[in-house]
Amino acid sequence: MEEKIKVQINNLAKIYPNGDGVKNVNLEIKEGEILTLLGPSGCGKTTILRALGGFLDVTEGSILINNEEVTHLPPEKRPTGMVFQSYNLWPHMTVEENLSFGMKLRKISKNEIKRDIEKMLAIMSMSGSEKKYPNQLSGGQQQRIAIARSLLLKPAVLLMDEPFSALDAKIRMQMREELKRIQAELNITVVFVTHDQEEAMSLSHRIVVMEKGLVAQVGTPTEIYDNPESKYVASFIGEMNFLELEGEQVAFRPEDVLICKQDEGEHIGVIQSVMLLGHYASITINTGKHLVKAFIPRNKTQNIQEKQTVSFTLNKSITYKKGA
Ligand SMILES: Nc1ncnc2c1ncn2[C@@H]1O[C@H](COP(=O)(O)OP(=O)(O)OP(=O)(O)O)[C@@H](O)[C@H]1O
Repeated sequence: MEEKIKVQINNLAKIYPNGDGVKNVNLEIKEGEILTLLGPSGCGKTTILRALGGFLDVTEGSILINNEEVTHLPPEKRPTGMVFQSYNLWPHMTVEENLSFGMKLRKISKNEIKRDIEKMLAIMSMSGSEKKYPNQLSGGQQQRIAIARSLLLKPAVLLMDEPFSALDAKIRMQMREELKRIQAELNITVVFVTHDQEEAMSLSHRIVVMEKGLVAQVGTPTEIYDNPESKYVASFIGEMNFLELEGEQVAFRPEDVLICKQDEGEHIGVIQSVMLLGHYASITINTGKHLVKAFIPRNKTQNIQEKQTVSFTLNKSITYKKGA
């Protein structure tokens, strides 16, 4: 089956009066995918999301949703829903009232509203919370209700701006799982913004890595982890070692360092520290010029000690020209 393109962003630019912003953004978002905009603070993630939602005037380019141009439509005329970091539920309204508000404005019948809310609360694992007020719910539960409120209006695309960053680590992980489940169940298209690479890796079908207002790379989590196209992407996603060798930069992951017998390896160094981290150990090797991090399976750590000279090879590495 051919994949349907849900959102098309063509040559988008948004330049603020001070010269900051984003430019040359070209993206196709497929129906039923979670696409994550990832990058450090200020790289332009929120700007793209807000452009999709209609919350700002773009400087250049166009946005199509379901093949229809929406570039100059206000938020309420777009088939998008937005979920923010702060849940933005109305504190004086019950869950049911919060959820039904937008549906009533759309003149949906009472029976349909009731039925849809019941169904949605079940999907969100929140059945029975209709009469509760937001302050009687945990942060994670409030965010579920905020997501439910957006989804009840059946947006073509759900836009999520760091929706889990106010939650504590454990709930955050749970919410990732939940979002993936709900997204698959309803086959919704999601554009998700985060600066947390682990979050992006764990929940996205594809990731857009941003760098200073530009798209640095687009790919599946595996593509981006295994084949980062630039040094920037390589150092931003996961842990990466860099060795400078003959004018080139050789990049490799800690799990791709293989400790060898005596001097059989390509590189030599002295073990500076050994840290046991459950099923593996994290080892720092000082080559004299660089500190190299290596992850070694626990069963291979018996003969490894601090201050010992070791040699190592690289299972896999990527070479970048200087300045790339
Ligand atoms: N209203 C504005 N006026 C002027 N400059 C702005 C405005 N909004 C954002 N910027 C600038 O545009 C750039 C991109 O900002 P944006 O908020 O999109 O980044 P971000 O990646 O979402 O960052 P964060 O993770 O901190 O939210 C930044 O340099 C920011 O300072």
